[in-house]
Amino acid sequence: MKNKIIEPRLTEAWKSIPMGEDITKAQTHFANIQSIYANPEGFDSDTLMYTVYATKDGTLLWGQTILEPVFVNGECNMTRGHFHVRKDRDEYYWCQQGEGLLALMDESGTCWLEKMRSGSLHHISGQWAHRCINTGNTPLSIIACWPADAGHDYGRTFPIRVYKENGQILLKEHKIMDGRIGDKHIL
Ligand SMILES: O=P(O)(O)OC[C@H]1O[C@](O)(CO)[C@@H](O)[C@@H]1O
Repeated sequence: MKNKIIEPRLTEAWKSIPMGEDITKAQTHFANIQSIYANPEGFDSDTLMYTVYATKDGTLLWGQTILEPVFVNGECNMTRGHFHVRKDRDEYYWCQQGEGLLALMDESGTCWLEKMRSGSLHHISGQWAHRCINTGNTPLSIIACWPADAGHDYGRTFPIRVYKENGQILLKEHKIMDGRIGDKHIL
């Protein structure tokens, strides 16, 4: 190896998908994720929602998530969203292509949204839950880098829903009222 120059594993990382034996590929179809949507009625359970490619070795992982431009009865396609089990494990997102929103939520349940567009970089504190939402009409592709031991905690629900109606983004507050889930229009 000494004094030997080798090729990087990806030469056009800004536009290509990671491939190879040490890359995992996981596809999420609507059937796997329908419970996160306000109104899953009548939506085709075989629809591909998102694909995650990720490295699996080492202490720092690298991955790419591609969310399809899909709307579930008006609600924008989104990842399941999670906290890290280890709160001292931060993460970086870089939006490679498309447009969307990064939903962030702190421990108190306060939620806010950061705009994502081609080239935007997002630092995610290890204390914030994170979810990607595709608000565009093209695939939303996000590169992520996170510590392998961060862990995924899916135990909490985000309080904001994102819809697209007549080309306009609408936010709705998502609340449990009298034991039933209700949506209140907030923007
Ligand atoms: O598991 P979820 O919440 O659907 O999110 C998938 C996301 O998680 C990660 O695997 C790591 O945080 C991201 O690469 C990807 O966007």
